[in-house]
Amino acid sequence: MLPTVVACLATSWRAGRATTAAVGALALTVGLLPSAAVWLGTLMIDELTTGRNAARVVALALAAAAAAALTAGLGQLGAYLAARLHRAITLTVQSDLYAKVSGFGGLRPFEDPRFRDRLRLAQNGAREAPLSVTALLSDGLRGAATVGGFAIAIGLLWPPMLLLLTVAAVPAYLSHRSLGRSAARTDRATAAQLYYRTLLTDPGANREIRLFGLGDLFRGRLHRSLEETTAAELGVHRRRAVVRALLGVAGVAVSALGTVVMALAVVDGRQTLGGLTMVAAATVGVQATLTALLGRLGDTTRSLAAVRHLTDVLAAPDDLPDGHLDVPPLAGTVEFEDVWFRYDDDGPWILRGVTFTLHAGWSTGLVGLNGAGKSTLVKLLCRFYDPQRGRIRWDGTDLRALRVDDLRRRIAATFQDFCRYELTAAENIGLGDVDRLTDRRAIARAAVMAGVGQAVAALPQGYDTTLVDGVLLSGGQWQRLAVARSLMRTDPDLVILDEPNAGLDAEAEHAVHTALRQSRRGRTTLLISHRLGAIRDADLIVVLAQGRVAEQGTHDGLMAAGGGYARLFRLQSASYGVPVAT
Ligand SMILES: Nc1ncnc2c1ncn2[C@@H]1O[C@H](COP(=O)(O)OP(=O)(O)OP(=O)(O)O)[C@@H](O)[C@H]1O
Repeated sequence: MLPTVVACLATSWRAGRATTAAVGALALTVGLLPSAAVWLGTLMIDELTTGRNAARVVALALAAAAAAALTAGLGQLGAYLAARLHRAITLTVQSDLYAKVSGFGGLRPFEDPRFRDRLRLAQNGAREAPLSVTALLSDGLRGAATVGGFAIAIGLLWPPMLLLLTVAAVPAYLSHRSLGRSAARTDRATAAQLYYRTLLTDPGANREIRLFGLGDLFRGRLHRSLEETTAAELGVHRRRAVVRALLGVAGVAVSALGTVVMALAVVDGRQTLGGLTMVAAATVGVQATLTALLGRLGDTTRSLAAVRHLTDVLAAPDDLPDGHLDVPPLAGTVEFEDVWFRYDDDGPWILRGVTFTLHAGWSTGLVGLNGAGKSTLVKLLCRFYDPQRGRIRWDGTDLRALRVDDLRRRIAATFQDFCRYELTAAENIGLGDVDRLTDRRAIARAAVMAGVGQAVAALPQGYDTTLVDGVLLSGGQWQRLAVARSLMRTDPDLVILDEPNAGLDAEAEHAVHTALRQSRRGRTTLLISHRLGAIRDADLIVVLAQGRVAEQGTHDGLMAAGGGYARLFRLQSASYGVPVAT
């Protein structure tokens, strides 16, 4: 827990040095004022019972009142500054978290279920962090100063009382700490709840939720998970109530013992009445403050545990070490050399020694059955992952040695599972080249090339219409929007199209193909498609089967060879009723 506390305080310091220092200083001052007020009250009682100097009594009463007034005033100032700090920390941790998340070079963290859970919990932690910091800095310091002030007063008058209070506080601390830890053990369930909440409100998911009638199932899982955590939380509350009741009784016994001993000392003349009042008030003050602090310890332990997920994510090493070389324009080849890849160290090999070459200026078609590893190969080409064995060379240089951002700037890609951004139609296209995000002419040109210009213009607010998945645009129109996005890059070295035709009708396919042919003229293209007719014109066709290159050549060469490609092509042509011409 200590490293998390240190991390919280360091974050607070980064979020606002002056505010952090002011909140801490005010907490200490406000924390010491109650003991000062009680001390002044003690002096006043002693003055009333011994000296009876009216001027001194009035001065002490006024000083005690001033201490109380200062407590109220500074307390409010402290609360305001703590609220300011809270907001500053919120901004800092949110920007830290999302800077880290977008700083991951590859996709591995986002596709690993354990890391995804951790990320959800870290998002929770980012919300809890400001509370943890203010609890530590403001309430924790103030409470510690109050206890310290009263402890000094008690120590001066009757030291054994300190021992009694400490003995009573240790079991209280230990039991509250263990209660806080058991409350923090519901992390896994919390991550599941966050997932089901998102799922139940996601437009894409809701189509299937309705169609397959999954609402009750998911709501049931969410409800059961909530019931589980609620039961665990109630258990903690129950045990906390019992512990608090027992501690309350122990506290009363300690304070009664102190009062009796001090009263006897007053009777013997070894103590003043003021001293008795001081010890009684200080004992109550220490106990009340400790009870309040310990009561919050459970919540603080819990929110610190949430913050720990945040600090873990922030400390996670980069999944993909960046290269240091600039990426030159592609002049020769991109070579796959005996590339082996699997997503998990224990999982099956997806690519098993893939070797082939993409030639600059050529269009290469990549075909293969479902699960053959085509999209995986594209992910390696964009360097979302690194192969475990073998290498991919860009004009002879291993991709690992190249600056990853530079490499990706040279690639324009439309992915099979492209993103439907809940942004305007213009932004959905313009995101393909952020430098021209607001360049309406370029956006309109890309939209027209992808054959979606008319559909976008017909939207209620045209290019300014905010799109939602499943609303306003059809699946094929979304797909053309994704193609338009990749066409925003005016001069990419490598164009990758991972099944851009899947959702397109025949007319649209023709329009998109024409546009793509224009845009990819003279450029290096990697086209993945299950419609073999779409890639028959490619300069080279590579057939992937079970993670290996099974065949490669031109359409005519592969048809003449009579292998798997020829068989598949004949099968497709027969089902479309198209005569096979080789
Ligand atoms: N993130 C991932 N984690 C683990 N396994 C994955 C991941 N992505 C893909 N796979 C597995 O890798 C294999 C190849 O998938 P890939 O998407 O590359 O195939 P594909 O040839 O593009 O298939 P399709 O034609 O269906 O698009 C599949 O068995 C798939 O289950």
